[in-house]
Amino acid sequence: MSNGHGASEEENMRHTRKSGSSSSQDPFLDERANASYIKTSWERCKDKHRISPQRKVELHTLTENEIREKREPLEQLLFDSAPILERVRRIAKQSGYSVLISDAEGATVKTFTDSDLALELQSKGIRLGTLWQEAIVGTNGLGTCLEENRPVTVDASDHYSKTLHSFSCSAAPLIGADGAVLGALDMSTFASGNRMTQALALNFVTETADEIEALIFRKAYRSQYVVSLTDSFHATTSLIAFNEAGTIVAATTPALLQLNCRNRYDLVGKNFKDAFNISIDKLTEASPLIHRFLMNGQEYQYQMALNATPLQSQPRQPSILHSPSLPPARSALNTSHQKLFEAAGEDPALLQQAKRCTRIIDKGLSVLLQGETGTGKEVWARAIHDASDRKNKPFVTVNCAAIPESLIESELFGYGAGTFTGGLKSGKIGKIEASNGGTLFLDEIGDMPTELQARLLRVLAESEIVPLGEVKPVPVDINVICATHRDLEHYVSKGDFRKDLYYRISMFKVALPSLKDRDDKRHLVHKILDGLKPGDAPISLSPRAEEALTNYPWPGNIRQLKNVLQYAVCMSDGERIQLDDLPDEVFKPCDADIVPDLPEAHSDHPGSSYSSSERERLIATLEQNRWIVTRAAKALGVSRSTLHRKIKMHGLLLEPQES
Ligand SMILES: Nc1ncnc2c1ncn2[C@@H]1O[C@H](COP(=O)(O)OP(=O)(O)OP(=O)(O)O)[C@@H](O)[C@H]1O
Repeated sequence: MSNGHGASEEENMRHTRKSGSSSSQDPFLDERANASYIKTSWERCKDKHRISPQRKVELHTLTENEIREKREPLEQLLFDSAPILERVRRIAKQSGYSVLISDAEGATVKTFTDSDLALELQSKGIRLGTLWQEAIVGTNGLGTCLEENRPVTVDASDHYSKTLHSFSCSAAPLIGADGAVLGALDMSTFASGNRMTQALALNFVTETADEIEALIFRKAYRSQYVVSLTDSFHATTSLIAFNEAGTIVAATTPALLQLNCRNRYDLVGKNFKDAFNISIDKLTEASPLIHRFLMNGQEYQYQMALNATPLQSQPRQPSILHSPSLPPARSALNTSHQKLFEAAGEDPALLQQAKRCTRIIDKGLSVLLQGETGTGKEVWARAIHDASDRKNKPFVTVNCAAIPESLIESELFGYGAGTFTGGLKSGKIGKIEASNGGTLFLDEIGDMPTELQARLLRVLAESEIVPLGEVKPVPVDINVICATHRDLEHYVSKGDFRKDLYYRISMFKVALPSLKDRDDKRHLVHKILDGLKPGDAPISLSPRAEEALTNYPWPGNIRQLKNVLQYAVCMSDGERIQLDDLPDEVFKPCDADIVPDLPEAHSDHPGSSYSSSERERLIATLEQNRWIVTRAAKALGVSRSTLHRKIKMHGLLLEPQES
């Protein structure tokens, strides 16, 4: 699996988080033993990034929009791990640290700067929006952690550039349920000369990152069997998931390290019984149990505990079960198609579309996903990618509506060194090149400026790009999936979208229905609700609340349903959601709702009375949410790009935001 930095899975796993079985259990000694990464990083800075240690580092800070854009993929992780992060925040405050969370490319997307030193650290660059890529600033906590894909401490003169010698930073990668690096967690302070303190910070960020990984893992695999391996040192972050057929589908980093696996596939894909020499029945009968087993010639003894029966989705409706037009049962399907069928839920028409979709995967046909905002277009795009031969290569999203028109070109094509004043000195790789070998998901393709449509068409036809300011073409091998909420054929007939590009991107079309038109609303409600309470007993719904949820028209579709359920879980007593735990728009559905996708005629005429009531609602919601678009979009049940579009349409100016 790629970590987005070109390191292979094997290389990644070799960089152990802790020192595995050879660990001294002494954070200070372990940290020193691993410090060879500083040497490797310095060599990279000199030979690969060609940075001089004497050069004064210029920290690049992202704009508000760029920060929002980069934080989006981490929103779910931040939401799920909020209680853990709150603890980190408290400890950092007491001990004089700033906490930074970056995306996988080293952009700081979230900070906790409550300690006494925080303001001073902030003024020196330890703040929201700073880019910590090693290629830009040299050896540093976040950048080197991501480059090496392991926890690191970079203290004082460990930093490559003298400009950063006053800092001491410890960072650990944040790993998703499928093993992909999602970002990194860092604790930084002023260097004090006390390496022991920093070794403790390293231990703390590592254990926290493990805890977050385990939380995400349990949630992602809650419908599978999950076994935890426990010994006196490792609590419950060492997890292994396997499916009903007994095939191991995933494992957390601590589990892989504990078992000295060189890479994920030393375990994933194997049969659980064969790998651990224990039958699932035995484990089910006596869980937990102390089990001794041999793996790769080494003997281990761990306490193994199996989760309670995996959470099953709601039983199927008998009428659906017996429908002769349905595709075969999911268990009989290729497991790589599982996510696609999960996205289709239990809606017969969608299941048919999913089945047709499986036939075109890896056949070189472009896919166009059409549907209103929040209907799951990105979920489908990811599911198609995951079902393809490209699944271990990057999946890169570009939201053509969320990027200012003037930046789309450089975002897509990248630019060479020194092309722009204010651009990165080393140049920037574009999203097309970043998705090489994998999938490029062009969301809101209908918003792509016409001049760029011609360039995109050329890329698709010639499979090469020329970054801005460069002359040499770069070959690319990408699968493009496009999505839109617009009627693109209508746009083509009006001359607003190129006909040739339309045919090139829409060889296979998937129409995603609005939530109100889906036949499996009840199933979706329960499925999403189950996903909101990882590890805990599932929360139930009172019949009246369930009825209100299934009868509501859901203008913001599945996204709105998910937000409403998140709200209701918080409002409930933790066991059962009652009718009055639902937000007003569902509880009292007569309230005027924002309509996420206005008919085109209205969008072009913001002065109509319909639009003016929408404008008022927009302003009120934005005000309530301190003009933080992500929060306002959540409250309205629309995507950020839809909200940005509407803000633009109604001529509302955005004020600066804080994280
Ligand atoms: N089948 C599904 N089951 C559970 N959750 C889903 C499903 N489909 C979508 N979601 C959730 O709904 C939300 C919106 O999904 P997604 O971003 O894919 O929609 P979209 O159509 O791409 O929206 P937009 O056009 O606004 O970008 C996400 O939080 C996603 O996880």
